[in-house]
Amino acid sequence: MRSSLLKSTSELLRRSRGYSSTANPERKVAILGAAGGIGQPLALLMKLNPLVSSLSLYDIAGTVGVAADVSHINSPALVKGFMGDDQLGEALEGSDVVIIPAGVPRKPGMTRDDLFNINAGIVKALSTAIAKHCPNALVNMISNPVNSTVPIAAEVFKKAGTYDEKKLFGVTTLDVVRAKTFYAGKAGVPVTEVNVPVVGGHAGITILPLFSQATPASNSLSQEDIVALTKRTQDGGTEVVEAKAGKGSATLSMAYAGAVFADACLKGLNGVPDIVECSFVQSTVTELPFFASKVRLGKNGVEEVLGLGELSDFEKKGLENLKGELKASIEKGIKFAHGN
Ligand SMILES: NC(=O)C1=CN([C@@H]2O[C@H](COP(=O)(O)OP(=O)(O)OC[C@H]3O[C@@H](n4cnc5c(N)ncnc54)[C@H](O)[C@@H]3O)[C@@H](O)[C@H]2O)C=CC1
Ligand SMILES: O=C([O-])CC(=O)C(=O)O
Repeated sequence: MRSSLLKSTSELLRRSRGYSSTANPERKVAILGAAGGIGQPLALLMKLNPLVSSLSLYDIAGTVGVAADVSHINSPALVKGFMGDDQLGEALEGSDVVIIPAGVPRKPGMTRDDLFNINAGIVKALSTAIAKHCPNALVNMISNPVNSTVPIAAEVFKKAGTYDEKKLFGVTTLDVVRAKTFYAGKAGVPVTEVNVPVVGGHAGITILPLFSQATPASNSLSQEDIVALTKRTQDGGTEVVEAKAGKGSATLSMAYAGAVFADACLKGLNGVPDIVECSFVQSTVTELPFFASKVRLGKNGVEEVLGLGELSDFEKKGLENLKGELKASIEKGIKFAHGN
């Protein structure tokens, strides 16, 4: 009696959080770049996600070992490893969500745009395969520079006739994760209760945290504090790159952020209401064709791109300042997709 009560209570709790062992459809998630610094912990976190029934781990090398390792965890997702061009189609076939952390990371002194020459080609090739093998999947783009790689994927999908703007996402969740952590630390509020929208793009000044909308609101922060929090959020990636001193960029916090965003996509697909995350998507929020803002997720991907809400004067200035760089990065991606 007691154990069945406990069981139904825990099922209720799972359902209220959007998980259910009975009601959820089968979902396949593919990770491209799964043997990398982000890919491996992300594979672990997705293996732990009860909404995933099939987990496909693809990379140009190393996935046999990663898949064998992760597959021993006693959670429902069936894990398979795939390696090399020949196996990419099978890795993607039937995917509901494709997460892409494939490509090179930064070293100290580099900008994300310095990764363009290598990563643009990787993203273009992987997007071409997605258009062919799983054109209906939601695509979560992690590979940098996100401000350019998302437009590249969009152009590839348009050319293939498969583009659906509701299904392509630049993953900017790590900016939100950082903004929440830094804000909670400075404002002295419980980090688990904090919410901060981060809009714009995913590089330097294009990352614009809206601390004026942070909850719980704090009266203790000065304008200098807000300026410093904004700068720390914008430079969060560089902080990690410098601390790792040549050994790459954020991997563990990024895997966490990627898992949070993919989980939100899966919940949306499964019809869980009110799933809202920030993401870099096709947008009419500003005059730029792609822009990160809050997005409501649903059964077809983006259900609604939400507006910016009220901005402080400091944020208004930040918004105007970021547009030039973001526009150039978007155009660079579009040009690359057409030129090669
Ligand atoms: N959106 C964001 O917030 C963040 C993005 N990143 C970006 O994520 C990317 C990956 O970073 P890490 O995992 O640290 O790098 P990593 O070098 O540790 O791993 C990248 C993996 O991609 C694989 N790969 C290369 N070409 C591939 C291809 N054609 N198909 C499939 N896999 C391929 C490599 O074999 C490697 O295993 C970088 O571009 C980095 O800048 C990193 C942190 C945060
Ligand atoms: O900074 C980098 O190169 C990786 C990244 O995008 C981040 O950590 O936000």
